[in-house]
Amino acid sequence: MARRPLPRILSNGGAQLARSRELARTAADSATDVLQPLITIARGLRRLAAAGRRRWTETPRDRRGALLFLVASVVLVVALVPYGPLLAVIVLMAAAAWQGRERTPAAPEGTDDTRTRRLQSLYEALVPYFSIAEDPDPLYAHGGGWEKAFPAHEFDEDGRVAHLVIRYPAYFTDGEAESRARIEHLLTAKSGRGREYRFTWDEEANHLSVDVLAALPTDIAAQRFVTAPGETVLGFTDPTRVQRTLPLTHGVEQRDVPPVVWRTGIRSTEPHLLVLGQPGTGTSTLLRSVALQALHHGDLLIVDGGGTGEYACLVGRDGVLAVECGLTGALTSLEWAAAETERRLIAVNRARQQGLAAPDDTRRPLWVFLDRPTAFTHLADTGGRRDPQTLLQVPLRHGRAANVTVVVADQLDALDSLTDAVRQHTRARVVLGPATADELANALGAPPHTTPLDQVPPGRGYARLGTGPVHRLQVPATPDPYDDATSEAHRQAVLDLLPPRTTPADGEQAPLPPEAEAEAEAEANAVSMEKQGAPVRVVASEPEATAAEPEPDPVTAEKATAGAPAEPAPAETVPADAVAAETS
Ligand SMILES: Nc1ncnc2c1ncn2[C@@H]1O[C@H](COP(=O)(O)OP(=O)(O)OP(=O)(O)O)[C@@H](O)[C@H]1O
Repeated sequence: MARRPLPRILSNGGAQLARSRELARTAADSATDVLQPLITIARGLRRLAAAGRRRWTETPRDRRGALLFLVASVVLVVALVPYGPLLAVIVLMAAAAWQGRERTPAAPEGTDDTRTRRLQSLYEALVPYFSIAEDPDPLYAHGGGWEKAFPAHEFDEDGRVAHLVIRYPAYFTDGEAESRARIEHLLTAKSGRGREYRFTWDEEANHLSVDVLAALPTDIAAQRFVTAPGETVLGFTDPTRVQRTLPLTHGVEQRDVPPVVWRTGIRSTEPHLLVLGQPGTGTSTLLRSVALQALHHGDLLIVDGGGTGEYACLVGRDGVLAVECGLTGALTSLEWAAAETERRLIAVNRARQQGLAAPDDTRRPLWVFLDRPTAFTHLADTGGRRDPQTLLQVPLRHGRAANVTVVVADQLDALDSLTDAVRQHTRARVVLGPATADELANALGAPPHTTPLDQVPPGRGYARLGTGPVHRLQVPATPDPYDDATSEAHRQAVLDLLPPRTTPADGEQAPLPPEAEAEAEAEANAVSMEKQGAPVRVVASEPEATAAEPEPDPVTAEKATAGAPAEPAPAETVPADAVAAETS
């Protein structure tokens, strides 16, 4: 059977079709190019009209008459001036062209749908909280539109809410902490967990702004901060709440970062600091960071109840009076600190009564660092000895006038085991690591304005100075340089900040070569403490239990005044009488 030829359109029609399609596309492109200004102006007019409508709905009813009158007056003036209508049309077209310009590349349609669905779901979730049955014109109603309730919104690249402004009815109890907390909790859950949100309640305008906060930088290493004497950098925070920035070096790069600066000394309103946190969240690191800054202008006394040797790098350094890990050493040095505070106070008062300036030997700041004091509390209790915390009463109460600053760090759940004096006088507070909103409010005295996270890097937390705002905080990386896990750059940064070693007070030890020095430091358990011409030496020689290890550990306190032979201290009593006598 003869084959019939295919219709022409099917045999060579493919090429023709493709050509026609190409022609049509080119024509459409050209038309779009020619009509582009018109399209832009039309889009701008639409946007202007939408903005006008929004403005009208946002204007309270009682002010709408005035607004209408204003608009009518403008129209009348424009109509009456020569060329007014023509000029008005030109201005309107120019404004529409400006408004209608392409601002961002059009997002794929699917993404828009997802965003709309997210906003609608947020809106629906808020309905039970922001509506009451008696409201005749509810802003929030099931099946209602979110457009009126959310006047502004932005999304991040992942399509999650990055910024949202929420309008709420005036009858919502935004003055009550529980009502706010409920809304904040809901929005955190619905907008995506694992991010930190800041909630700003504008009670006057009945607006709530939700902002996702960027993570704080975790790569800032310990360094010499540009601060005045009496200022200590606790860490770094968001730029929104702090006016000042600090220039920092980060490798070869320089950058300005907003710090949380704590002021100590006579004019300070928060003269003592309490740091709390779960184990491993960086409380000792913060104390080390503060100690390295304090060493520039003052003398340090460190009592470490953790007993993990985290302050070994400071042993024997210029300005470090003692680093104690044992109970006896802690009691001895804290007795001395109390007596020294009294001595300074008496000297300052005497000078004032005589109309003189404070004596020089009361001016150099003295810092007392106490890491995990509650570990000693338990130990002292079982051994029938005094709790070292009780010796902080005088430095805490009178430290400000005597230039004595106390820094205490402990675990978050040990807050109730701290003495009243510690809790009352440490008005500068830091909480590091994960903590619930209640724990934060309890420790800081006020809840943060951001949502706490479950997972945070070490050194991340919140700080509050007195009755000031709660700041997010990231402590600069100040690791123990003897820790093997420390990166070389961070180790070197800390080593560079350490002051030189002091020659031992009694001259018994020959200076070590640099390579042997690091080894000796790690093993050092003897510290010399020389003050006011009466050297006090704390030497390891007699068995004693440390807080961290209840096992007996060889440590005893022995004191030697200049020119007098050293007397071994009785184990049960604290031999501070020599120093105390000096104060009288
Ligand atoms: N600000 C920080 N930046 C970087 N790393 C940090 C920071 N703070 C702490 N770290 C790291 O976290 C770990 C624990 O720190 P640190 O010993 O200071 O915690 P801690 O709260 O004192 O814990 P513990 O009470 O168990 O000793 C260390 O490896 C330390 O280097």
